Amino acid sequence: MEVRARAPGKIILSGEHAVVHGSMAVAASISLYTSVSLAFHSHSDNDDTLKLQLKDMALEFSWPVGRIKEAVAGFNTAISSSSPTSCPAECLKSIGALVEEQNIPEAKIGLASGVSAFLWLYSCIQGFKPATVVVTSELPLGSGLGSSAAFCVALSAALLALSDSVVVDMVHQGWSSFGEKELDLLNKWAFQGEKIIHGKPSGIDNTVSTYGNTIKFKSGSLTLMKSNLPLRMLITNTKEGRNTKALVASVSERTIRHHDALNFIFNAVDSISKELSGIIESPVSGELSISEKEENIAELMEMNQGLLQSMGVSHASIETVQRTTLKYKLASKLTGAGGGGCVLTLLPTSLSGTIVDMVISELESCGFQCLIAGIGGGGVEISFDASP
Ligand SMILES: Nc1ncnc2c1ncn2[C@@H]1O[C@H](COP(=O)(O)OP(=O)(O)OP(=O)(O)O)[C@@H](O)[C@H]1O
Ligand SMILES: C[C@@](O)(CCO)CC(=O)[O-]
Ligand SMILES: [Mg+2]
Repeated sequence: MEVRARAPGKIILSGEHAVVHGSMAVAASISLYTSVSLAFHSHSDNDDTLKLQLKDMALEFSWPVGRIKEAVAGFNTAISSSSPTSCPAECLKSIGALVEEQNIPEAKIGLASGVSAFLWLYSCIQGFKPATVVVTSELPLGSGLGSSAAFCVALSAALLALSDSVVVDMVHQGWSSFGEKELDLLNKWAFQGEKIIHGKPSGIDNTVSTYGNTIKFKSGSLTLMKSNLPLRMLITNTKEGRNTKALVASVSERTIRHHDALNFIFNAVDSISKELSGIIESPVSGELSISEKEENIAELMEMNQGLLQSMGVSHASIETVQRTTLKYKLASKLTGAGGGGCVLTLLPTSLSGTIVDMVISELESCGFQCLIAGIGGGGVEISFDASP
């Protein structure tokens, strides 16, 4: 029996970073997925290792399960798969040593935190059973589209689907979703994985990857939104590498240095997110036409980008995208942690295909990569394959 889970990436329409400090943020899932498959080894395989294959990177890691037990058992034997628990600092150290042994190539060393999250989630939810876990992703890693959260959500889903804590319909053919209780449990486990990768996540990325749709998120709690305005966004990947953990920490350090100023900024972002969500949810037959709503959203995105710049998380490449799109009177803002990564540009409904093509070709001539993805689709799903 093999289980496969897939979880979507996300865009943040407003409120990244400020959400870590208690402001509201608005996010939506995108139709790009990370998939995780899990198959236990049978006795006849005579293989007592846990294998992790990262297919897109052509990397495979492998540990005898006894070694994982030695490193982790002292910390997690009292943990049940139904009680999501943080990885203690001491345990993270011993997991770190197991990851280091795998000699991840220096250019891909950012993967180490993802592999550590894998070992924690696997050993807490499945214990020390020999298995092969295969990961593939359509999301660029470390680019603001929530690759870390999609990885943790898909992994938690696959692990829980074959655990005692979750009852799922294994006979169903094709993709199926989880019940409310199961979604809540896997979202909490994914958050524990995100903590290993991000340091201090707000929880918005794993939540939108779990539940899909367009969501409002504030102080750890989620509201699913009824979107009455289908938004079209161009996503531009500047390909400038960055790391969410370091950027979140840098905003926290700036907040310590300039407490009052940053708190005003966070409050302004909170107001932007409230206004933005109000526009998205407002009835189609309301006072404003679609183009007026889009103009308001463009202005809110522009203001949010200015505030993100004040938090110190913009980047020259992001500002190049902003300047380029402004030539076509289009508003852009960074999405996710910033410092490079991806930028969103609102494409109003009335914008012609010819202009969209011109913007894309100008952005691509700067060396950036553009994509248009579906926004606000479903969240995590699983499927079973009973064949040997
Ligand atoms: N498919 C994957 N396989 C293994 N590790 C992954 C995978 N996807 C993400 N990760 C882990 O997550 C890290 C990237 O996470 P990071 O939070 O920095 O960026 P992001 O999630 O893509 O962007 P953001 O958090 O801004 O939305 C990678 O370096 C790796 O450790
Ligand atoms: C930068 C941040 O706000 C969003 C990253 O996608 C971090 C978080 O909320 O965990
Ligand atoms: Mg992330």
